Amino acid sequence: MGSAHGDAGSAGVWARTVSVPALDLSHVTLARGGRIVLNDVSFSVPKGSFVGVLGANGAGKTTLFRGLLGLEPARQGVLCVNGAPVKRGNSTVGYMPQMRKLIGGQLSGWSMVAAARRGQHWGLPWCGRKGREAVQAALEAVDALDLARKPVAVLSGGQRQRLLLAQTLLDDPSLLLLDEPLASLDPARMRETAVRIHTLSRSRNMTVLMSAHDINPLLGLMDHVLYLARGKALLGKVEDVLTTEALTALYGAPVDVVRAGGRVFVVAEGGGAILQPHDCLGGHAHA
Ligand SMILES: Nc1ncnc2c1ncn2[C@@H]1O[C@H](COP(=O)(O)OP(=O)(O)OP(=O)(O)O)[C@@H](O)[C@H]1O
Repeated sequence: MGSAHGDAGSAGVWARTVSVPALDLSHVTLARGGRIVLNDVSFSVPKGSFVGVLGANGAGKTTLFRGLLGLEPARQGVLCVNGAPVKRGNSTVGYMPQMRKLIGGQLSGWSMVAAARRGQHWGLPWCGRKGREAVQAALEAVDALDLARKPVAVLSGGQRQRLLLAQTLLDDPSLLLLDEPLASLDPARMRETAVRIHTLSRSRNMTVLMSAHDINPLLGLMDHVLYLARGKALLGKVEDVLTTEALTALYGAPVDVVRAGGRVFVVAEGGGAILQPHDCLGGHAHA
């Protein structure tokens, strides 16, 4: 377990991977509001991987995504996407932010997706044939063609999530950063959405980093888990990272990983109650 890259037990992955990694972070320190959030973090993610990003409130999941989007400059170290240093406005990176305000009362699903198309210089994005085809393909990819004509205002949370996901696919990204795409969905929809994203990742060889507060909807889908705590990051296979030993070392305090009924829970020692990963060690809310 563990390597110079903070990678837990993924030697097999390295042996298989001959291409440039989708993500490569080398001794990266990221801060927000003058406070260091990730400190000297290094890890690499092979192309096409489906990665669950876990950590307590304030652990730095959004900060990491912002760093990968070039929105948060590193205080030190280098972040590379597909072999090149990160830059703002990289159309090969799709992003679904965490705070998603619903736009447009009577805007149709089709228009909502179309409005997110990038790189438009002349006129409305959905006027050209290419634009229309891209919107159509994105809606099809998330099984949302039936939502195209409906006003977004009348859609359920899960249906809106599908449209938001379609938006991120418009530019055919090779890397997708999804900040809590399962938030506010019921358990069945959580799993359904996770499976949909996993299928997209596989069919397009698209690397996906998806943050979540409950690992259980992602079980059996993830190639790797990236666990953030105390400014550090641990990347590896689920069975290597989600262990009492690994997380106790990461947190620097006793943590139990409990498996029950096919589910995984992370429990703070002496806490009594079984807690979800995000509530581990007190469930402090910083954001
Ligand atoms: N706009 C901001 N200005 C200053 N500090 C911020 C800002 N946004 C976040 N922070 C701080 O940065 C730290 C990391 O926050 P971040 O949002 O990256 O965590 P997170 O893991 O995504 O949390 P959550 O699970 O609650 O979404 C926290 O301490 C938070 O208070």
